Amino acid sequence: MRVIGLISGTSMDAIDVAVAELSLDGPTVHLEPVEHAGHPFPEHLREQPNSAADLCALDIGIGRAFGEVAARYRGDLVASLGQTAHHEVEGGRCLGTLQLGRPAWIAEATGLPVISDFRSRDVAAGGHGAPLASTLDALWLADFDGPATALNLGGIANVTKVSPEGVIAFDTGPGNALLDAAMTVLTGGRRTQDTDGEFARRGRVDAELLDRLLADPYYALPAPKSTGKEHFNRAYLDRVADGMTVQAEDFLATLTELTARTAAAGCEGVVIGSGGGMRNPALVESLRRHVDLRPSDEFGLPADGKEAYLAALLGFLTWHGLPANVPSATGAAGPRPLGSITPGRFPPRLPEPAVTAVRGLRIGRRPRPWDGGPRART
Ligand SMILES: Nc1ncnc2c1ncn2[C@@H]1O[C@H](COP(=O)(O)OP(=O)(O)OP(=O)(O)O)[C@@H](O)[C@H]1O
Ligand SMILES: CC(=O)N[C@H]1[C@@H]2OC[C@@H](O2)[C@@H](O)[C@@H]1O[C@H](C)C(=O)O
Repeated sequence: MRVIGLISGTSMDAIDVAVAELSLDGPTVHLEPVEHAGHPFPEHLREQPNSAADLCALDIGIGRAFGEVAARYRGDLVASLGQTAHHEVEGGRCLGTLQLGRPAWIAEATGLPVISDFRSRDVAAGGHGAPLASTLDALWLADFDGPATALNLGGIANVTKVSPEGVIAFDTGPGNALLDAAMTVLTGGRRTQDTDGEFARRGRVDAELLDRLLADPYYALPAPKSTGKEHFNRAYLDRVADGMTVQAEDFLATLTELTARTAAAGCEGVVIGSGGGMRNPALVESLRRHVDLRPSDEFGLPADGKEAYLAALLGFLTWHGLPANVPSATGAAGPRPLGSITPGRFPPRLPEPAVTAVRGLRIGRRPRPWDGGPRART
């Protein structure tokens, strides 16, 4: 079946969409990437809500924007990870998480059934509801030769380590979140990202600032763990750098080193990178000083589209009655089907639940029966 995956990540720079052809073959899921793209995230939806009325408008506005994007593509099902409005973590536990983008508006725009709110069920089962990339990565890297780590450098960076000891996943800390925040402050809002690592490459790491940043207790917490811009934000930078005078370029070089070091500390074996941070050569160079980093494109999944393909995979699993979380990765009490289903134009007709547990993920075009060419007559 063809699934349209949607997400706007913590950077709020785009509504990412991916269309995947997905099928089950016993314990293996086949995922054929069809296309992916990023559509502009409407400016007015970046405001922080201050009241229930604001929150209501934002939820609907994002749902409407997602619906408009999804309606440009053809598929059988929409799976939306939405936009995280708030992720409440206290004492190492996730207490709740709020994903916006009302699915009814997506169903109305597309006529398709929509699966959304994937994180809540995992949180209700005691997990962090993140990183759900662990579901894709655990299946994808199950047969990898040796230990491997999938690293996503979004606003927040997260890893999934797959080795004979099992699957471990967690947010390592900031991906681009602090880099974006620093650029916005240091340029008075004229620039919102250190494009191509231009500032960082001209600067030098400030040892005192780096020490202060590395002293954050989050890095020493055991997995499973998750974080967000509730913690790593502009006010956080103000607090940490309080009383210091650091040149803009040095500030960016230091934050780039922080991001690379803390991400690398969570990695083992070959590191398969994705997310917008892979477009930042300063960050990639810093990471390569610590780990063997390869773009996920080399393994068949585009670095820009991986999270939208993840959404499509999660929707596909739920549609087939399969668990879509990895308990060792999120900390949930057990495997759970994730998400809520909103019917489309027609009454929902779900397939019979799959009976075979899924153990692997193949990326790429699934061989068709006719691929061998016309059968020779004998
Ligand atoms: N050319 C570039 N140079 C530097 N940074 C870049 C470049 N292109 C993208 N980025 C960074 O990547 C970020 C977006 O990455 P991405 O879309 O993976 O994040 P996200 O999906 O919003 O976040 P998350 O994965 O945390 O939800 C931008 O905010 C920016 O900081
Ligand atoms: C609560 C939440 O939205 N978490 C996001 C965020 O952005 C990156 C990182 O932090 C990751 O844990 C997660 O998103 C991706 C898609 C995930 O669940 O894998």
